[in-house]
Amino acid sequence: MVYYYNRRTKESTWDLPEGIDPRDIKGYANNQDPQNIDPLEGGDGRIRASHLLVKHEKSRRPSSWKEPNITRTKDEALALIKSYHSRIISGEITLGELAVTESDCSSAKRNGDLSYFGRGQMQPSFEEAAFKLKVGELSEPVWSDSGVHLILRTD
Ligand SMILES: N=C(N)NCCC[C@H](NC(=O)[C@@H]1CCC/C1=C/[C@H](COP(=O)(O)O)NC=O)C(N)=O
Repeated sequence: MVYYYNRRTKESTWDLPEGIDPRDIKGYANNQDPQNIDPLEGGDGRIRASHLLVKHEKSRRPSSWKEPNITRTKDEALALIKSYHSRIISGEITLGELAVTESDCSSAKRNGDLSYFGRGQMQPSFEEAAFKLKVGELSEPVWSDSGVHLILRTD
């Protein structure tokens, strides 16, 4: 039997909470053994976000799946990320779609998804910006030692 605990409301139940699609519950989707199904994710101070990262020559690791040796300047990286920001807010394309081809992070292959993370996991500037976002909100350009990011909070 599977037991559901909603960390956000602190409710527990044997029945699948109203309106929850079992496929959205971690572990359920790949038919893991029931007792291994994690309770509903999130709600315990963690958030989920996707990002699009553009690195530059002074990035902590100026290399990516896209480009083994990244030489663009910080200004060029910012210009690129601003053009991406405009295209996303105009509705032309989503961050996830753009990340697949343009993000210098390995999460590009997951549409930029970083999955759930809590405080203390990401670089401080990234964490601060991400935790300020409402669900569904897109950040302005955010600098970290990795480069410059656009962040979309997804949960
Ligand atoms: N918990 C999850 N999902 N993975 C561990 C993340 C570790 C964390 N990473 C970051 O803070 C950068 C900025 C936001 C995303 C991120 C991704 C970096 C960017 O690329 P890099 O500068 O490393 O080459 N690639 C992976 O780590 C850190 N404390 O360094």
